Amino acid sequence: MGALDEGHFNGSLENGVKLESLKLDLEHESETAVMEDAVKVLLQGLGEDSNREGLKKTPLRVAKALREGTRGYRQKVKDIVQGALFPEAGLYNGVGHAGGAGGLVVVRDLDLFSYCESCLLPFQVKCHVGYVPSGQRVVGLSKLSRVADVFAKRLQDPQRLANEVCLALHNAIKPAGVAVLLQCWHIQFPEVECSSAEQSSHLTEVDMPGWVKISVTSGSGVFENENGDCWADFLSLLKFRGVNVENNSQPSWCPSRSLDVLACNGHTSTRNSSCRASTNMVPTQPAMITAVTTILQSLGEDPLRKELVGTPQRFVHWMMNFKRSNLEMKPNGFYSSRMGLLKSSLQNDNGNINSNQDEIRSVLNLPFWSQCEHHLLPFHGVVHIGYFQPHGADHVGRSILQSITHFYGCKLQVQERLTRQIAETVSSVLGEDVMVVVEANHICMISRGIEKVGSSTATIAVLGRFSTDPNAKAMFLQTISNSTGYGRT
Ligand SMILES: Nc1nc2c(ncn2[C@@H]2O[C@H](COP(=O)(O)OP(=O)(O)OP(=O)(O)O)[C@@H](O)[C@H]2O)c(=O)[nH]1
Ligand SMILES: [Zn+2]
Repeated sequence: MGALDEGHFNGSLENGVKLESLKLDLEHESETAVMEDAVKVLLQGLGEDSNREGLKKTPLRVAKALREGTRGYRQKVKDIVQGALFPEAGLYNGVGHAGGAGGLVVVRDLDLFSYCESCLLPFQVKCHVGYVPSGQRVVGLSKLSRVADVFAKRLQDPQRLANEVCLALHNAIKPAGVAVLLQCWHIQFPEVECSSAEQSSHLTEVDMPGWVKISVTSGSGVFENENGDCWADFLSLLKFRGVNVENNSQPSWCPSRSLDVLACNGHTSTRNSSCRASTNMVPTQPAMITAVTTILQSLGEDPLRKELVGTPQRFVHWMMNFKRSNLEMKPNGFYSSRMGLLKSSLQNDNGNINSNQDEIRSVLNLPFWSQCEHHLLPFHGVVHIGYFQPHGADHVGRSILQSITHFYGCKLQVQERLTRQIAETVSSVLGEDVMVVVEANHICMISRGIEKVGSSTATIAVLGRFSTDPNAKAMFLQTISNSTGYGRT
């Protein structure tokens, strides 16, 4: 935490504004400035120019996003719950879970986002909270979510998050018991084998990072015994709304932790990462690691806390996936020689690329991950590529188009630029008639800011005949909706 000098004040200004809040603002500003400098070091480590358009405000945005994402350290549960405990007569005959209290209350499907303490990436949480009122009073329903958010907005591990929410609610409401079930989704690391935790890949491609999903639970009072009938009631009220209640918690769920094992064994990652120039663990930059350590301190955390000791290395490891590189530098396992393959596969017998009998080809659902340059937060989704295939020529290999997609995904990006770059590169070898559609979820729009869980963004780039022939464009868009099942006419 940035320290203020001795001169900070306890008095009050003539206009009654407590200087205390001035002190906090000054502290906030100094912490933000320190984090901004640290982010600049990270950008330089990626070979980026932090003064270029698009990155100029990134250090400040990232600092604000991290402070916002860990606001829970600065919030108090009692401020949230006090004043929201309402008297409510329980069951008249004094029977039921807690003798005379009301029955079980469950609030389901609370969408939260937390920061993984092992790798500093946001992870998604569906939180379900139950409690049995006692003492003839109930708590305001929204407070269950607000209290859960206090602990989510910290650097967390799912099991500790569940335990802290459960304990905080128990202490604040003093019910007969509290039950918490969290379903958590963590971004998979490109070069990590699928961990034993349940894989729920939101993407179709096997060799692309999906999501690691785990479920954890915590119970207090009448919910302490997870075989008891109170817990059974809680799970029933979740199951009949389709909540998957199996508990598959893992001792270390963060995929980046398996990289520690790989690094310790000194061998390369078992998965040829498509987002990395080589399959070796990219040597992490000491200055970048120090910068992340500084960020942890500015957030009020202790980098020496055992769960955080490897976090700076893991975060830098993730960031190195998005190191600046050019196509000619043979990065990301993509070799320009493959471009030659692409060209030859398209030549028909008289050697030209386009002839008027050609037909529209679609390569759909190429998964990608990228990093928004405005917030240094991931965005991910799928790319659809349409092109005109000369009559009699071979199909273009999906893997080549996947390599191009990976290459441009593994950059600090905005989605419009990603779409254009893929279109331009593909058209440079497939001929100018190319159309690209990118569909993506932006973590910066679901985990912070507008916090719109479920929102997604689609962008289109059309070149050549796709821009002049509306039928060609419509045909390609129809193949996408046929493949997704939506918009079937
Ligand atoms: N066009 C475009 N915008 C993006 C992309 N990724 C993030 N953004 C936007 O970048 C903008 C940055 O706006 P700023 O106002 O500078 O930053 P901010 O205050 O963090 O913005 P909010 O996310 O609205 O809180 C936001 O509107 C983001 O949604 C992208 O791929 N394309
Ligand atoms: Zn993690």
